[in-house]
Amino acid sequence: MSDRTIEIRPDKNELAAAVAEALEQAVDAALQRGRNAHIALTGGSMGEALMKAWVARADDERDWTRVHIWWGDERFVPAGDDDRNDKQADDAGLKKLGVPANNVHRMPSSDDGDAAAGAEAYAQELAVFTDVTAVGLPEKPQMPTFDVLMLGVGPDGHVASLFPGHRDQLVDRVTVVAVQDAPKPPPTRLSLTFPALAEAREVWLMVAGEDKADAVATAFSSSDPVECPASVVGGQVSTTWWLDTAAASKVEQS
Ligand SMILES: O=C1O[C@H](COP(=O)(O)O)[C@@H](O)[C@H](O)[C@H]1O
Repeated sequence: MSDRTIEIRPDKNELAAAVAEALEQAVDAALQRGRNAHIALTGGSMGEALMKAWVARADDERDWTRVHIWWGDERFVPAGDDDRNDKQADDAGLKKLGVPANNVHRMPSSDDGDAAAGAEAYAQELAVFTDVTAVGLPEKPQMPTFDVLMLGVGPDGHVASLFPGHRDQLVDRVTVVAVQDAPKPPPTRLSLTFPALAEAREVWLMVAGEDKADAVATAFSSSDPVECPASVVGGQVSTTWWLDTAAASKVEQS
């Protein structure tokens, strides 16, 4: 895992605007490397704020057909339910970006079967886009390497739908799990696993609000996925904690 970088902005809106600008640059850099860009979105408050800020910047300057959108987790409820992370992204303007619908890889819904089947189906979709550089390396998850994986962090330190205390989520060789009994509603969710979250060049954790300050401080002092899932995620090239001033208030700056 790469070293941690911290970026602080005064408030949530300025934070989202800064992340959106960086995201635009990261997408363009991936396309300039001659590859498709694979971007993983978060849900929750920062997911919505980021999408609004990204859409506000969007232009036709890039080939959106080479951009793929994924999610780190999803609430396992019917398609179109207001609780779904993809619905929140849609409402924030996702479709205005110009990414073709076939490149928007939504996690299955509860209309499609049970959660275990949904997790398997998303794992298969990820596998179709396996990074060719990983072929033949059985220890590497069968999935694309995300150019940017964005994660929100809950007040309890959860990322995606990997919650503290859920030892059953500590799995190898699986990229997607069905999560039952999530402490935050809805209780049933789909989530990328820790090995899948590690398949990212850049991981960006985005946190705003005073109610998250303890979680951020714990993430910086812990390295225990059961105590604080946010403490163990990071990118292969870079790990950036995007914080507003309130969320950063309990971080000891060196
Ligand atoms: O339920 C979820 O919560 C986390 C954090 O959301 P926030 O509203 O506290 O910022 C989010 O990252 C995750 O995608 C979502 O499903």
